[in-house]
Amino acid sequence: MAQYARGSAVAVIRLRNPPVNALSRAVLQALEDGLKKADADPSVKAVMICGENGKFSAGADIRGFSAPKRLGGALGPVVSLIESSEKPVVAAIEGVALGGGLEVALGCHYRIAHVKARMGLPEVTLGLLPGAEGTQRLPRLIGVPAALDMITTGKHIPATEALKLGLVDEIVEENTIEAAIRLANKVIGQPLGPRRLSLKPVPKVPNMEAFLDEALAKVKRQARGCLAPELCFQAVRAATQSPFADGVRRERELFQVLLSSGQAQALQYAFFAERAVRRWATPGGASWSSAAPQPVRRAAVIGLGTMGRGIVTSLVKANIPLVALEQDLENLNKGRKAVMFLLEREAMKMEGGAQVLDFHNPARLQFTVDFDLLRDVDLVIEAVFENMALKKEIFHKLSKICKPGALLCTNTSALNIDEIASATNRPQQVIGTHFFSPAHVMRLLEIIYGRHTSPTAIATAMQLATALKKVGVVVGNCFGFVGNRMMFPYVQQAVFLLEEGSRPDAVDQALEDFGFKIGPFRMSDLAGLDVGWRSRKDQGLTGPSLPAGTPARQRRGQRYSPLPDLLCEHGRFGQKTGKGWYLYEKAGGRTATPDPWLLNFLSQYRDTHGIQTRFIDQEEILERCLFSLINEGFAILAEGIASGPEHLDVIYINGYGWPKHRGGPMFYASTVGLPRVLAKLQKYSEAHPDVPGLQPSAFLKKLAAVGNPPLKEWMSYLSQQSSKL
Ligand SMILES: CC/C=C/CC(=O)SCCNC(=O)CCNC(=O)[C@H](O)C(C)(C)COP(=O)(O)OP(=O)(O)OC[C@H]1O[C@@H](n2cnc3c(N)ncnc32)[C@H](O)[C@@H]1OP(=O)(O)O
Repeated sequence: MAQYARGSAVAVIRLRNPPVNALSRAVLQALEDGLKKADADPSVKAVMICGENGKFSAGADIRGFSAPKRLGGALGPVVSLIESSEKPVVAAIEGVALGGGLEVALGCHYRIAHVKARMGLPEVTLGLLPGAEGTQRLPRLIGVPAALDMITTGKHIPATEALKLGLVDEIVEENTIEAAIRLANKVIGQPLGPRRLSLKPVPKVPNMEAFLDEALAKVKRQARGCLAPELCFQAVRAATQSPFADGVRRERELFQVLLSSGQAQALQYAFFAERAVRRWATPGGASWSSAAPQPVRRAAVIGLGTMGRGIVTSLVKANIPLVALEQDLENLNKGRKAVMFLLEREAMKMEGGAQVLDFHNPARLQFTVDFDLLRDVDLVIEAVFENMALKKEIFHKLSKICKPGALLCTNTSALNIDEIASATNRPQQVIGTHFFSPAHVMRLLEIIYGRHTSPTAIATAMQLATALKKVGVVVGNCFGFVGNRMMFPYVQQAVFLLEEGSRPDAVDQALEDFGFKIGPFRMSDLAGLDVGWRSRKDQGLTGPSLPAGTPARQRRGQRYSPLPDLLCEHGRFGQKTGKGWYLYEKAGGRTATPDPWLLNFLSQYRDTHGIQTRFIDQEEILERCLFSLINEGFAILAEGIASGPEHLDVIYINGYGWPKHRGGPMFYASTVGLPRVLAKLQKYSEAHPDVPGLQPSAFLKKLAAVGNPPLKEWMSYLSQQSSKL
């Protein structure tokens, strides 16, 4: 838990709680005991605190937050105990010092860090604030602007930056522990008053109030409904206004508010969900624990459109040598120019810049139109546009050219992986890798296994996700997979709401107030309405292949809205054409304003189809859009397309702008209560019986009937008979 050892004059306390030395109650107790022992031993002249296995500490044990008061209460007094020690205490920071871990270090009189260590107060990302006096000590040490930045964003900073900020006294490249013991010996007998942060004044900022007002406005803008950043701000502001003890009291009050908020629970759930999805499994019995990935020494990307360019950039950033292929020289040159632009921009953001990325070296990034250069790559990512015939043609070619072990990935958002795999002689090595745009920025990688995909292929794709610093989520093969399949009923409801009387800006506003980064109509304008139009034409839902006499608002016996098709027929593709659901200042413009033309068009449309316009309130907008999406999630779980609700939530948080502080759609459903979700769906489906997306899924009904069990128990109610596993 925490090992106490006395060498010469310096006692060593080593935090020990693998894998990250989280500060559980037992660790804190042992730390306190060690400090008291050192204090009582006259031969001890100084103390050094470090962590086992090259990590200082990742902070409070998040799993212990279910017994919150006791854990929160315990850490602050231990930090005070460290600071009030009459013997100098030195923190030796290796690996990470995060959250409560950094607060322990702030209680120490000196901090020395390894050059590769990272530090931060990421509590805000868990819906909390640094509740062990960190909001009061950090501004005293590094000043209000830097402390506010760290505390309200939760970012981790490297040791080099920590040194510049004055967060650590020294950084070392070799043995941190030895250097810390040397420092401890050196400072024995020196006055400790100036080293006690609680006694220091908060450094002044010219015009502090104006600075704080501006900072608060920024925090609010970025928080979008998340409480923690603003309460973090308030705690730091208290440090600028009150003596240390009063600031600590304020910090504790605010901490309790956050701790009991549903948002903290949602964010902590999201933290563990992201880790849980790494332990993937398929209904066929393949799993992370038995499948070994194969190495990817060289890769290839086919297609340098928007997606391909982002994927190439991602691979270069991950230091994976690759070949980028286009169908002809004109497209190759266009793609190369765009990739180089992205890479230059990425390099500017990185320490070491272009030298680190090394993208001018043809041995690491080669552009070609020659398929033969793909002979010896270990992995290919095809990223051409969504057309089954084209994809099959490419995969057929790949299976003839690529070496036998090469993994063949298709970047598709909806197409059938099995059908693509059928064009090859190695369906076990074909897998879907659904990137999200922009592919070098978005964290999600949906990984889709087909009927024949091997466990090795899945493990390799998951390893690729990690190498690209993405969150890989393994799912089964169905139209739209998990993310887009859940998105269809959501978008469908949004359009139906327009038919019935709402406006694009009202629907977007309701969902953005809920916390989405962007509402469905703004999103559709951004992505381009023509993308969905093409897909609907391919599905025979609109366009020349639609049988004559098909009712305008019905397809295959179900309600259908032709509104998006009609907009496309008017050349309104969204931002790229300067008009879509909104009007933009110019083609390619980004400022959306409600368009009188569209409102008039909607009103004519309703008249034509005899639809009575009615006022639709925010509650109905939210319930119809969100509950239909959640309903599809239950159907997906029942079909075994995803192995747990966490998978759906991680996908939605990382790929679809779902507000993280609401934990993901399935977690949100659990907080609303499944009987309520069910009752609302029943109500809306009675009003709209021709909309299957509103008819409650059997699995949702079952969970509501068995008494609304907690989310972690849901999958145990899925009997073998009712699933397709
Ligand atoms: C008054 C009290 C106030 C307290 C405030 C706090 O201290 S709150 C906690 C603040 N700390 C954090 O937010 C850090 C969270 N952890 C991380 O960011 C990362 O885990 C890491 C430390 C950067 C390490 O990342 P890496 O990718 O190397 O490993 P994993 O993320 O997979 O973590 C390994 C396992 O450790 C578990 N874990 C990590 N941190 C904690 C923690 N603070 N408490 C409990 N458990 C933690 C993590 O869940 C992994 O476990 P698995 O079982 O393998 O999933």
